[in-house]
Amino acid sequence: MKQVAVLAGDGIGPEVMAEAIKVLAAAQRRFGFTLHFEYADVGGVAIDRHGEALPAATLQLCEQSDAILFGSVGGPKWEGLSPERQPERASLLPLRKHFDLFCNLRPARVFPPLAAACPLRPDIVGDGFDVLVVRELTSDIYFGTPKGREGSGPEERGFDTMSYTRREIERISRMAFDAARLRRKRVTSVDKANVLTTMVLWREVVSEVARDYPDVELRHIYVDNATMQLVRDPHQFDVMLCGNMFGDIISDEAAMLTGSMGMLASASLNSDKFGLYEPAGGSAPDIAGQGIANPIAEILSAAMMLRYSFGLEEAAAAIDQAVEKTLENGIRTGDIAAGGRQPVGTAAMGDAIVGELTAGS
Ligand SMILES: NC(=O)C1=CN([C@@H]2O[C@H](COP(=O)(O)OP(=O)(O)OC[C@H]3O[C@@H](n4cnc5c(N)ncnc54)[C@H](O)[C@@H]3O)[C@@H](O)[C@H]2O)C=CC1
Ligand SMILES: CC(C)CC(=O)C(=O)O
Ligand SMILES: [Mg+2]
Repeated sequence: MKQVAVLAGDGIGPEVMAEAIKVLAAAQRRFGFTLHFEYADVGGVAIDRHGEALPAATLQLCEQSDAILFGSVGGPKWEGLSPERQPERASLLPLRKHFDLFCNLRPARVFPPLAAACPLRPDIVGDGFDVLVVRELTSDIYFGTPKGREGSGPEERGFDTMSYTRREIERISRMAFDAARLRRKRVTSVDKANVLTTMVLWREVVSEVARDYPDVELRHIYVDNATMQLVRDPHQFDVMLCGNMFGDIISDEAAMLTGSMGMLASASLNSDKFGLYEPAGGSAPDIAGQGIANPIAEILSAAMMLRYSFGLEEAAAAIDQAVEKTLENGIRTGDIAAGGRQPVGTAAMGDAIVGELTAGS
């Protein structure tokens, strides 16, 4: 039996996690597999209860599990702590590093029934688009050293280091090219090689890797242009290969193009296909505790877990379809609501998806 470490975290994390667990329970009944869920504290809630954002017991549970299903961490309550103790930096980033989860897949697909929720003009959206952001997740300026603050007064300085090794660029590039082979065979590598030396190396290594994939078209684009092109014509992109920081930014933009931050799922994988699965968005303090968050990103993340960690493609695809069918039926949380119909809450959206999943059996 496979074990899943369930780390719901802060803000809307526990609210959307409850719906993902409901959907996984329904998938188990329909497809006859069994997962064992073990819960642990992470993030701000772990600081409150145990004095640290990633307690040893939580890390140990993750090590003993076959996958991690993650909610979100952080929020105003912990913003006053010193940076190295804050939930995001003291739990999520160390988890990514500890398990070497270098490959972050963020699929941004406009579900046809949600085309109207996309903030772009209908003539730009057309019949929808489908972009896969492949983001490097364990290096770059988020992890590079030295990092810190020094001095005082007007000359006080804060500094971070952007750095990539050839090996790090090569392995994420291969993931992007492999993914493109299963899609429309186009990789756009996002960099800033006109200014940053790190990104000159990035461009060089990506081009070298591309020689092993003659069937995949490679294009290089500067990150500022990429953010603009994504809203001008998202159809031009298939796989967007990004470093950690540019991928963080581009994937929020891509998420919103699909209708809401609450729609974008993600998988963070290492080379053994061990994975952490989480929504691309954060703890949404502005709506937390109200029962109105969109649980779809967490539910689609759970589907990615079935697909990538457990090889349960049929169950994963059934969850994707149940989400699509629910949206076709006009059921919407407030973030994706279109005029007229009353939006539903988090739990009602989860129930509707469970209903579709069960009806499909
Ligand atoms: N992976 C993680 O745990 C992440 C944590 N964070 C943390 O979360 C906190 C809030 O960060 P923000 O910059 O405000 O980003 P955020 O992604 O939490 O929220 C941005 C906007 O998107 C909306 N939103 C996000 N998820 C939603 C959902 N499921 N349904 C409906 N609306 C949704 C929020 O209401 C808000 O208006 C911060 O402490 C931040 O550091 C931010 C990003 C990722
Ligand atoms: C702690 C942050 C790097 C989280 C985030 O914004 C993300 O993973 O998208
Ligand atoms: Mg982000």
